[in-house]
Amino acid sequence: MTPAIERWTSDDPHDARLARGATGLLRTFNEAGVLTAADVHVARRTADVVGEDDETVRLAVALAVRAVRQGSVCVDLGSFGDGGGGGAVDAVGTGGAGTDDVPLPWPAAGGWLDRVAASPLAERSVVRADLGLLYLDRYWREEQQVHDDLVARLGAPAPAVDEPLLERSAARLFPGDAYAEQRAAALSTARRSTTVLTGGPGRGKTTTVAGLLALLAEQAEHSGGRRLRIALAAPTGKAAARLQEAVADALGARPEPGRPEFTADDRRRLSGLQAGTLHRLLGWRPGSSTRFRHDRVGRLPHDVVVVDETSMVSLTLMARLLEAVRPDARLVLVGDPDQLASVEAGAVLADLVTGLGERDGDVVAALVTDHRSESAAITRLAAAIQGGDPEAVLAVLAAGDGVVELVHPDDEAGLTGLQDELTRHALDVRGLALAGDAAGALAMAERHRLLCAHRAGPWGVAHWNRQVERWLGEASGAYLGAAAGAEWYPGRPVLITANDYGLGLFNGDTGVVVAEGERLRAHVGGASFAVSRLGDVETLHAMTVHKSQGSQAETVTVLLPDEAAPLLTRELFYTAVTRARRRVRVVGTPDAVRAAVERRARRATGLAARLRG
Ligand SMILES: Nc1ncnc2c1ncn2[C@@H]1O[C@H](COP(=O)(O)OP(=O)(O)OP(=O)(O)O)[C@@H](O)[C@H]1O
Repeated sequence: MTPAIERWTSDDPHDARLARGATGLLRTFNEAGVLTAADVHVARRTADVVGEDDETVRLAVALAVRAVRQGSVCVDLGSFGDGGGGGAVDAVGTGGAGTDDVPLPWPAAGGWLDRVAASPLAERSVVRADLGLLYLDRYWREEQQVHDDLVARLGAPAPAVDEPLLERSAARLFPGDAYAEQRAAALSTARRSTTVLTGGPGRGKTTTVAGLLALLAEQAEHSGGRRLRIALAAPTGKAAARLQEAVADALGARPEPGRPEFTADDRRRLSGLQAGTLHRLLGWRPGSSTRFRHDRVGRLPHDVVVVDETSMVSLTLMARLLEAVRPDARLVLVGDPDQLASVEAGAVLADLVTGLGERDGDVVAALVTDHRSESAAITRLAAAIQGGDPEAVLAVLAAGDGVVELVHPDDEAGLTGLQDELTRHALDVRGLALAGDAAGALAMAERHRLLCAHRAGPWGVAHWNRQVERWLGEASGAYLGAAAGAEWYPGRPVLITANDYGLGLFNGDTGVVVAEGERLRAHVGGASFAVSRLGDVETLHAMTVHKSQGSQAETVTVLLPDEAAPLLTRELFYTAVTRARRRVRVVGTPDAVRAAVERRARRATGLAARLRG
């Protein structure tokens, strides 16, 4: 059975995705909404340069470009077509059409990749055929490099540790049975140079990292060496701030029987620990988003590099990180492999867990015990989503214990309840912002998060931002929001959408606009700015699930789109639900829930297979 292929649809003959002047198969697949103009353009240009006129080869290159655009690293040509019989096409584009099966003239799968491999495009290394997959050269090289660097790290001698001291301190920092799982993970991590530490929310990852760092800092001091140089990093500023706070909380927690005991010496050794973004750690270079100051030649000075939220790290960023970490430094990659993968191409964390896990099980330390009992229903919901059983998910949602609930989009009372809660929340943020209480407004803004799968459409971020602004405006007797000609207003929650190294702001940072006398200032990431200085910023009454990665809120409302939406996947649903600490409201039909649980966000990559060896 041929899997349906996602395509865009449009009634507009001037749609920018239509490639002017395309011919042959490229034209057919462009007009069918499988390829965009950009895919066609790259394929045509590269093929023209080397004089490749085999249409099936051109189509293969365009599909490789398309694959990267959609988050894959490569494309499996064998997955298309039906041995040449033509494949079904699933129409799901902006035109909002439903499912429509259109046969397409797919080249016969047998021999297609071989033809590409024998073409001048492969000879000139524009594309690579490897592992039965087709890559654009850059991604093949990055995947190969990530594999080589990881394998080299695994083959290097284990770092020296003082075992008796390690065991003694581990018993202090991870006491008794309650911390046995984390103790084992920390000990294993301390004894190796590379570890992937996995676990869902509340599984004690940060607690493990804090204890591990204390263990390693103590080892460094006792071996007579200098102070341990530690890098704590995350893909977004928000996630980095959360990591830093959580580690600081763990280190500073009041001693209690049965709890980790951090001594004054531990705190001294780890004093001044700061977390930052991965981009900042690697050293941003003006004019390049894929090359950094630290690389294979100018390695990072750190002895230990801990990366949190690794699921958000793309293949390119992982390649840059691995080449920058000293071969003898410890690398600890922390994350939840069940979450959505990076926005850019790759599914690195999931690949590492499968690939490295099969190669050497000890590399992956999995934390599975849930330590947040107050949100057990959220844990049950997340587990049911992971388990892939839609009826189990619906049963958890129906149990109605006040922690998780499902609101049908036709349930007027339910939607009125949602409107009331969103309005009250926005009013609370605004009240604090009007009073000049920045810390209060920021904390309040974090209490509820409205998450959407899409940016556009009736269940998208843009619509719901306008909606909440309208409700807030009505409730507060003011015209608020860009639609009402008042883009900036006290209580406007904001999301930074691009890195601004000058201002020290990062894509994904969140904040709120606060009144200071007559003026408005945006408080973001511990600093405040005149609102006129912020360029790339969006309103944050609602946000996409993708953007919410690396952050959490007390209550989360997830708006599920129509079941046909291809973005609606198990990974998206799981990520959305696990943003909540205390309460989750899912707005959607039971069919949307079923579709979300059953559809996987599959990405084509060869990394897991490469690592398996
Ligand atoms: N072994 C344990 N026994 C009891 N409580 C624990 C244990 N480990 C962690 N906790 C507590 O559980 C909560 C979650 O732990 P932690 O923050 O380390 O998890 P996490 O995996 O980093 O979670 P998240 O990714 O959601 O932030 C914290 O309040 C922590 O103090």
